[in-house]
Amino acid sequence: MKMKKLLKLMPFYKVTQPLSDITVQGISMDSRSTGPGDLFICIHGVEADGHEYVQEAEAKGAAVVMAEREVTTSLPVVIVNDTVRALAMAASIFYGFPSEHLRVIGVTGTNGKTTITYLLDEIFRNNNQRTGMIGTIQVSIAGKTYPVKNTTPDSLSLQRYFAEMRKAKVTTAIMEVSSHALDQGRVYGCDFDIAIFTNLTRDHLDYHDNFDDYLRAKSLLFAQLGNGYNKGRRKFAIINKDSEQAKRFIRSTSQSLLTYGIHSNADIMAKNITLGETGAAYILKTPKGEIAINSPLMGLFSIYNMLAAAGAAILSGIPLTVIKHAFEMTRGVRGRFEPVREGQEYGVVIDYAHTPDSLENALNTLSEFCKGSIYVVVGCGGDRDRSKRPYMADAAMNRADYVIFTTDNPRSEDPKQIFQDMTSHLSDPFELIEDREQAIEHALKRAKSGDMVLIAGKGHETYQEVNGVRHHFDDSEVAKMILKRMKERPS
Ligand SMILES: CC(=O)N[C@H]1[C@@H](OP(=O)(O)OP(=O)(O)OC[C@H]2O[C@@H](n3ccc(=O)[nH]c3=O)[C@H](O)[C@@H]2O)O[C@H](CO)[C@@H](O)[C@@H]1O[C@H](C)C(=O)N[C@@H](C)C(=O)N[C@H](CCC(=O)O)C(=O)O
Ligand SMILES: Nc1ncnc2c1ncn2[C@@H]1O[C@H](COP(=O)(O)OP(=O)(O)OP(=O)(O)O)[C@@H](O)[C@H]1O
Ligand SMILES: N[C@H](CCC[C@H](N)C(=O)O)C(=O)O
Ligand SMILES: [Mg+2]
Repeated sequence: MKMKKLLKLMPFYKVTQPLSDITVQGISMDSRSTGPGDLFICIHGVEADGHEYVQEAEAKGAAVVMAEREVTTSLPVVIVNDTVRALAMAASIFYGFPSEHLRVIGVTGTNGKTTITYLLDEIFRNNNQRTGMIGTIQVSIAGKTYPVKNTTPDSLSLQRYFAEMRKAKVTTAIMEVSSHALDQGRVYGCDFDIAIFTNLTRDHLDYHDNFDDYLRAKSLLFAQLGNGYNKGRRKFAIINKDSEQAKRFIRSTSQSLLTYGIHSNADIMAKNITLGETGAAYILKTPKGEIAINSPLMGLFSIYNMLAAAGAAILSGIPLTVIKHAFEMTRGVRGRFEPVREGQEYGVVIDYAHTPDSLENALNTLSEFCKGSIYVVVGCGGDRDRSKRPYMADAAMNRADYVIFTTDNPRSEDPKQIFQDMTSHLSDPFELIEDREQAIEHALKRAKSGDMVLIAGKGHETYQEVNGVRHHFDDSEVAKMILKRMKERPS
């Protein structure tokens, strides 16, 4: 693409030398992967500053540089006010505004994003539509999957994924939008059609200055709704009206609104709810009529996720019968309230609860039908929100009968410090077993018929990250192995 064409839509910029007729082969934001003929865009990040890597990019063959200030290079430099916005805009132009040609559904909130995207994927596929999904577990484009580093990718990768979706004849892109992504402009230039808000509770206060800053970042998805180039289509915000923060989110958008809830009077509601050990039954009440749902997904929080997904599906013209089929046939998401059954006499559940609210919800759900005692095995990640640690411990102590604290990706931190942060205020008894496998084994060996064991925090993860090294570790695999061993060699 001609550099001049790329710059056509950039409102303000200046160049250090004439661009003549430069053709850009690609866009790069990382000197390590810059290729010949690339436009290298310097991003001042959280850890590093791309302006310091211009020479490396030049050595790799970059043709032109975009920066926020003058940099030492023999290449022409395009100077803009904000390279983060410019990167998103350039990527969008380079790939032909792919998000305009897709129905894009974005899901934000502290908990439930991954689950809702998977539910939506099942609904759309049941309706014979091709989907693309971007989120915590992976990127999947018409069935082809890619591993991910982030829940929401940087704007350059995002636009590339959208372009690939178009090529694969995908009609709907369903993606998780994290608060980090919103704060770092990773979704600038992305033309969302539907934005969903799940809930907002304590998390990521290592990154955001305070809860209000976290809320402000999340609400950007709604404030930016309709800001894309395609102003023709009607945009919708889908908001959980039962959330304490619902009003703030509703106020942040000028687009059309659809609400959902259980306690508040909302557009989409669940009535006559029955929660049990095998799932949730309820009447789904919508502007398109009512339908009875009998889903294998457990817990009240799962109903909220289904209501949000139903809202987006209805706005996309999908019939209630298709939505019902998806909710009833779903096998759930890996590591989200996933039962482990190896013939043992008690229940074992793997769940990705890694915030105080989700841990509380998961334990509450178990306590609704557990006839015996509840065991929980849980830890807190290192190099992540330190302030949530005592609250995680409280959620475990308040709702479980036996608590075993253990490691969950200590990363560069000393696990002892993490335990100290979690437990220094506690007076009631708990156990502390640093080795996660031993902690799980301890719980599984003690549980009796009628008890429930919740192994929380890692869900689908297949690693334990210690000092920058990821060791293979899979809660589900470990629990199965221990249960099998116990069956073969009962003690
Ligand atoms: C703290 C944080 O959010 N960091 C994210 C951020 O990195 P950063 O700003 O520090 O950027 P950087 O990679 O150090 O460098 C800045 C620039 O210099 C360039 N560079 C750097 C080094 C070099 O040799 N050459 C070079 O050109 C980089 O390519 C980049 O353009 O931008 C990167 C690109 O988008 C992200 O991959 C990275 O996520 C890191 C890996 C991360 O762990 N982030 C977590 C906290 C996160 O974002 N989590 C949320 C989900 C949270 C949730 O569960 O809700 C997510 O969306 O994943
Ligand atoms: N609607 C909800 N409300 C509260 N807790 C929920 C809800 N949905 C799921 N959870 C809990 O949160 C955990 C994570 O769910 P999920 O992966 O869907 O959320 P997420 O928002 O994608 O999380 P992350 O930000 O880590 O990617 C689940 O394992 C469950 O314990
Ligand atoms: N997306 C979350 C995942 C946390 C999962 C938990 N296992 C941990 O490592 O802390 C985060 O990056 O904060
Ligand atoms: Mg997720």
